Amino acid sequence: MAESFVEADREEEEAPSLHKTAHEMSIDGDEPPPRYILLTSLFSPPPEQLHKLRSTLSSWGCFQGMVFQIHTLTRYGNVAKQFFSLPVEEKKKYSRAEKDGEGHGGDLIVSHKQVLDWSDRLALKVLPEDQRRLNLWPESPAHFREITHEYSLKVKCVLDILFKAIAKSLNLEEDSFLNQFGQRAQLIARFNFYPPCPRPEQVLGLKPHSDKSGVTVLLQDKEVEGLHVLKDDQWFRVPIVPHALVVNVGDQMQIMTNGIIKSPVHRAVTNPEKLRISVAVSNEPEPEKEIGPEEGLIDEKRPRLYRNVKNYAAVNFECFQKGEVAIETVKV
Ligand SMILES: O=C(O)CCC(=O)C(=O)O
Ligand SMILES: [Fe+2]
Repeated sequence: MAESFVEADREEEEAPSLHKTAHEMSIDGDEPPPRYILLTSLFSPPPEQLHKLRSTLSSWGCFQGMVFQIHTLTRYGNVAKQFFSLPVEEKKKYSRAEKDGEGHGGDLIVSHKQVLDWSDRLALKVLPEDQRRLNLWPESPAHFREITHEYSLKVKCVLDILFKAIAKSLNLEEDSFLNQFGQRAQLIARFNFYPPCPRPEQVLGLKPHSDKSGVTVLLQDKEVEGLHVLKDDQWFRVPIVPHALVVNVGDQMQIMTNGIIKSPVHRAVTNPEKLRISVAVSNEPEPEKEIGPEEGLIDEKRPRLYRNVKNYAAVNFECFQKGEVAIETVKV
């Protein structure tokens, strides 16, 4: 069941294998669902694994996988939680300037009609290293910088493995996507903080969106659920799988794969009692590099769906201001 890694909102629609333990699945001879896949097995994946990766990403556009040692992931989550629990005055040292994408704060406000997200976030460019704006990198908690540095390098390795595996699953040269992103591709970390909300049904922690990135690797809160993915007009809860990362395809991979793999719309909801934290790390191509559908994925049966585009992050921001859906505007 390649697609059973997220739980349907409604009880009766839950995929049956989610009710089983690993032992029960083993007795029944079931294939491990994608939420059990070790990302490291994508190093030299067998054909079945590639097939599964492709079918999961073209139907859901996301999956959960385990990759890091447990204590490593716990450290990353904890440091984010510690930052958000600092006194307001301390966090203000890292405030985002009005029109800046980096720093700590709420939504970037582009119109007075805009509905705002019930969340604060800290956004930092973490790679290339020489583009870091260290004045926005918290000095407290003590190991924030060191841990964020370490985590960015690890996520970069995961992404490299993943992009090669996706390319192979589509019968492309393994470096096809990595070449499009370029040697100096960027990595952006977003530390999301969703405080408890007394009226969770009236707000969203994060409004429905698709990521503008190539791919986003998300470390979910280890105790509080909140991420939902839209598929076939229905919202699915993404369950917490301890010590796993959520891999979420962004718009730029949908463009590069000529629409074969999907950038899913997702949202985050809030909780009346509990705060929630997540850490999203996304990659972006070098801003001056044009990206577009791989030639090997264009043919008579699947004509080119998207034009080539440079600095999609800027296109996305412009669309956000106008209330347009960015990926629609780059269709041919
Ligand atoms: O907090 C989450 O689970 C989702 C975060 C997210 O979608 C994002 O940062 O783009
Ligand atoms: Fe997102």
